[in-house]
Amino acid sequence: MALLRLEGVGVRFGGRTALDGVDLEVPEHRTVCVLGPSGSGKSTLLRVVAGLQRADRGRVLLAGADQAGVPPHRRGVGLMFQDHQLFPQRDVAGNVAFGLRMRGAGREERDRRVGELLELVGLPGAQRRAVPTLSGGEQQRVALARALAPQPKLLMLDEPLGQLDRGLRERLVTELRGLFGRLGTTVLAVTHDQGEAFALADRVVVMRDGRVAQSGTPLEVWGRPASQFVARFLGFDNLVDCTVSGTRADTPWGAVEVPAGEPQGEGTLLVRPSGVRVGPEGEGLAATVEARTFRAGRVAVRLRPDTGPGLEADCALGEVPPEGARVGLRFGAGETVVLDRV
Ligand SMILES: Nc1ncnc2c1ncn2[C@@H]1O[C@H](COP(=O)(O)OP(=O)(O)OP(=O)(O)O)[C@@H](O)[C@H]1O
Repeated sequence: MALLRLEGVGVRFGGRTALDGVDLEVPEHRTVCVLGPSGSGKSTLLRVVAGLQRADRGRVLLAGADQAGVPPHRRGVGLMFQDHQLFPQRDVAGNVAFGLRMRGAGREERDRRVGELLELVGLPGAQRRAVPTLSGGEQQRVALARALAPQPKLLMLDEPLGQLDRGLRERLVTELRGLFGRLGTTVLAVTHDQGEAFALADRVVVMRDGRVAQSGTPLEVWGRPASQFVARFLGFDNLVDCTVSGTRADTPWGAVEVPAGEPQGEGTLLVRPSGVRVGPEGEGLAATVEARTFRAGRVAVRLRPDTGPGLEADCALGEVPPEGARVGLRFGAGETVVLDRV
């Protein structure tokens, strides 16, 4: 069953539309990540669900119950903001126990829960530590323990790992996914970081200008972005206008083979970097190597073809041509997708 359901939710600020008829579902025990560029309406969405922002139209249902008129503290949702907003004058235990205290839990119950939660987030015994002595990652864990303490039906995370460096974020994302799985937590998270969303989520929702541009499992969205906008937002750059007939796409790069069953007629062709084969000059599309970016065992090679827009190839370390080299490009049909031209 959907624990959270949004039906046609719209929010306007003066003349500006922040949310424009958003439909969304978060099934129980699942993690849904909302992804989108700055200003696409992600934070407004969370605020509407939390009851901090009124919807001008549409409905928000939690466990089937319409939340119109239900104040934030009666919705049973927990919210963790990107700047984690810990109380600096309270110690770790005081922070984690905050929601329990508000609920009127007794001292013994609070102490027990705080101990359990700190254990859970990997900070056992940290009860008496002062907030200013914690690292960014530790503060994030305390904020998470605090949000989990009152056992919210729905946990909402706004850019949960936004402030942390990449290495720590990647570790924490994996930990969070494991933790939510073990606890059976239902999570709605927003982020502008694709990697984070795809690592954390069972389903992702890509937003554009207050609307849902695409939703699906990470594999579905990554495998077949719904539009050029979604593809670019996910970091795909090898995109070009095309006209498809059968398994042939005519493009400014020349004719490219596409899998059978792709949409026909005018569209946008996406070629994954792993599908761009770099060979000797004279074989395929002539191009010059512009730049190379080394990424742990693989190399992203930026290419400037003689015709059509620039593109990127993913090469193994041993196969990387030097900068300035003249090469020939071929495209692997299995790595091409035809998208809508929007
Ligand atoms: N209180 C407000 N008053 C007026 N306009 C607002 C208000 N809050 C948000 N907006 C506008 O609504 C739109 C959506 O904003 P929102 O903060 O939800 O986007 P976002 O996707 O969370 O962006 P970011 O990633 O930068 O946090 C933006 O155009 C923003 O300027």
